[in-house]
Amino acid sequence: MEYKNPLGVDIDLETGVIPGAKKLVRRLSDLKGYFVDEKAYEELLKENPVVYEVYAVEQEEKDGDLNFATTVLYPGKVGREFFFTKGHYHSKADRAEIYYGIKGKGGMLLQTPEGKAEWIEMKPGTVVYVPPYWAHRTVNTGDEPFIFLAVYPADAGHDYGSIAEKGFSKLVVEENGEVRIVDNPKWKE
Ligand SMILES: O=P(O)(O)OC[C@H]1O[C@H](O)[C@H](O)[C@@H](O)[C@@H]1O
Ligand SMILES: [Fe+2]
Repeated sequence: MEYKNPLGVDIDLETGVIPGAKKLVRRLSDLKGYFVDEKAYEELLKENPVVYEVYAVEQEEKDGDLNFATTVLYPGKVGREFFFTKGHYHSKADRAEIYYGIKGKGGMLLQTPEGKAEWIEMKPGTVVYVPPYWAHRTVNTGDEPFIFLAVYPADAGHDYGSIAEKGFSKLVVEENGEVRIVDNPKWKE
């Protein structure tokens, strides 16, 4: 039997960086079609800011193993909508996931394939359990980077298709200085 080596790494709790992890950068241009306000999107695209970065430590896609990743989600808005991650179902849809808030303020939007949505606020120390079959997207509702850790089965995979096409049934927006969860006018079942 060949055994893998155990691993301990220290997350930088200020920056979210995991030493030695694979870094992924998503700019606004990678999120075309995701925000409802297309005019505001085109306007901000001139700057094309980084929306989030992911530091991932991933294993081969085998059942039983685990991946983990931090995400640094920057503050910002497109129109009234707060910056968010793309959001996905798992390719193996019955795979669950755990998130843990490290820094900043935000939340997670979750949704079943039928479009039933839930919003869970997150701050440092919040644990979110993402059950099997739920799509999940994180949102930064604050004015500093929102940083969190995620732990997920190595064979879960990312299924972006339906969210990229239809989005979530709810939007997370700012209204009169407050965070509001509102119906997505472009949502189609
Ligand atoms: O893949 P996105 O929906 O853009 O979310 C960004 C990332 O967030 C977390 O770190 C998850 O653990 C990753 O699996 C995911 O890739
Ligand atoms: Fe996931």
